[in-house]
Amino acid sequence: MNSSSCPLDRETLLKILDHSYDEIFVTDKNGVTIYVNPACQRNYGVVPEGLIGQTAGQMALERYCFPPITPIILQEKQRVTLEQETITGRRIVTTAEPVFSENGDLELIIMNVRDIYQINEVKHDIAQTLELVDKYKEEVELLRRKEFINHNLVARDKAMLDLLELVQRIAPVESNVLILGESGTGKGVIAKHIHKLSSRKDGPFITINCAAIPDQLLESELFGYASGTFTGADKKGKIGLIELATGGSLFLDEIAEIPLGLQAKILHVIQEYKYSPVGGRESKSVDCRIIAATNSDLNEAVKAGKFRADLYYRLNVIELEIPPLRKRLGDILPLIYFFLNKYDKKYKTAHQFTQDCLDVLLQHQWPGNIRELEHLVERLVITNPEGIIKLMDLPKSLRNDLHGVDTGLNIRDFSLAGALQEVEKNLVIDAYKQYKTTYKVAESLQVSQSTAWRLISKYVHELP
Ligand SMILES: Nc1ncnc2c1ncn2[C@@H]1O[C@H](COP(=O)(O)OP(=O)(O)OP(=O)(O)O)[C@@H](O)[C@H]1O
Repeated sequence: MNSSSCPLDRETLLKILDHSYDEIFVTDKNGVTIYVNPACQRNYGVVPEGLIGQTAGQMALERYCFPPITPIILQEKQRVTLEQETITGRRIVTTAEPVFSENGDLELIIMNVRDIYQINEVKHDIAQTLELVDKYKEEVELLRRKEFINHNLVARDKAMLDLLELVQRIAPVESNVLILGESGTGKGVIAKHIHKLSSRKDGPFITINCAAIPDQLLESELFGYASGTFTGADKKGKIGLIELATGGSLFLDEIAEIPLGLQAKILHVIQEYKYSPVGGRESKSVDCRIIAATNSDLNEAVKAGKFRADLYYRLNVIELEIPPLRKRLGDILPLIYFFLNKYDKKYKTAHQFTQDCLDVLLQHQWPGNIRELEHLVERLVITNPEGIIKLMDLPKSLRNDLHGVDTGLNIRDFSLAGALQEVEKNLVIDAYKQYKTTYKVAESLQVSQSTAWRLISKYVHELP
């Protein structure tokens, strides 16, 4: 902005200069002081009027400040910064800027003067800020170690955050934990998280999927066997997973699948902290925390005589129930992007979702929970070379989520409820046609986004 377009009048400009904390010192082309603001008093112990009209030479002689800067700039005709000492014993840093007329003649020299003490203070402040930043970094690091900042665990929904808070409280306690939840909700992830937050975090985390191992083998896998126990087996015997987990945690996944006979032995382990390898006489001590998980209803299994009640009560000293994904809608979007980033990184690709595609993913029921979501995103990343994942790229079953939900509405239904539903349907269809995304539909109808998904899946039979 040049002076002719400056909206400030002379009085305001002077006010700004006069109240500037830093000293502003202006000389003409001959080094004669034409303006200095009141800040000069701090530096030279004189009021501005005492300096106006003085030449650089006079000021140098009176050692107002030393070494003098004006002679340098008169000669160099370019910006100079110099450290000086003033008559009042202050150390200052002066930057002198020459101002030239249109035809290149020196017109003015404008000097900005700042107290070194203050600069040091600023340095100190910066140092303190940096210290704070370091401290903050440490705290974040601590949080990362202590709390839910875990690179493999995404949680934003309140239901999940509440659960993680509970996990944080129970993790350091040695008691056994039973994790419940539908398949693919992340029971294994939570078990590992508990281990990492516990005092056993530096020990091993051993997982055994009790459903995946035939009953006859399960016992020897868990407890190991003594030498010479089985023909054809390793002559030296075999270490069991319980022993491998020494100093760490043993995660018994799908615990409901353990046969009744073995349940008694596991109960013994939990009660006595002792066991004997298969075919062996010696008794070994147990030094691991047991974390168990199941997607079955153990209460029902107990009632049906398939699971020992005493083992159930021993295992569920602390019971954690992981909600299914459809009950933690706030986690869906972060998980979609978590897996998109994960697989884009793995396959060295870069993908985006269209909004309508995201809308369908957001309102899907996810019966296979996070595992289903993860597999779908990986598949979409692999099968879409273009980089844009569109609605049509989704499996038909998912796209159908938006179709054909029978509303049960009879158009000839003239009851109040029927009429209200008809109005609701028209509003939702119109809003969806206009805005296409649940977010905007929610905004236009002034309902929550989850209500918008529900209404869209209820009324929108035909995709545009
Ligand atoms: N909160 C989460 N954040 C990121 N990834 C997750 C989360 N929860 C689960 N996953 C991922 O989802 C998949 C299934 O998780 P996991 O195996 O822990 O589920 P599960 O409940 O133990 O399943 P199952 O009952 O079949 O044993 C894994 O690949 C896991 O890494």
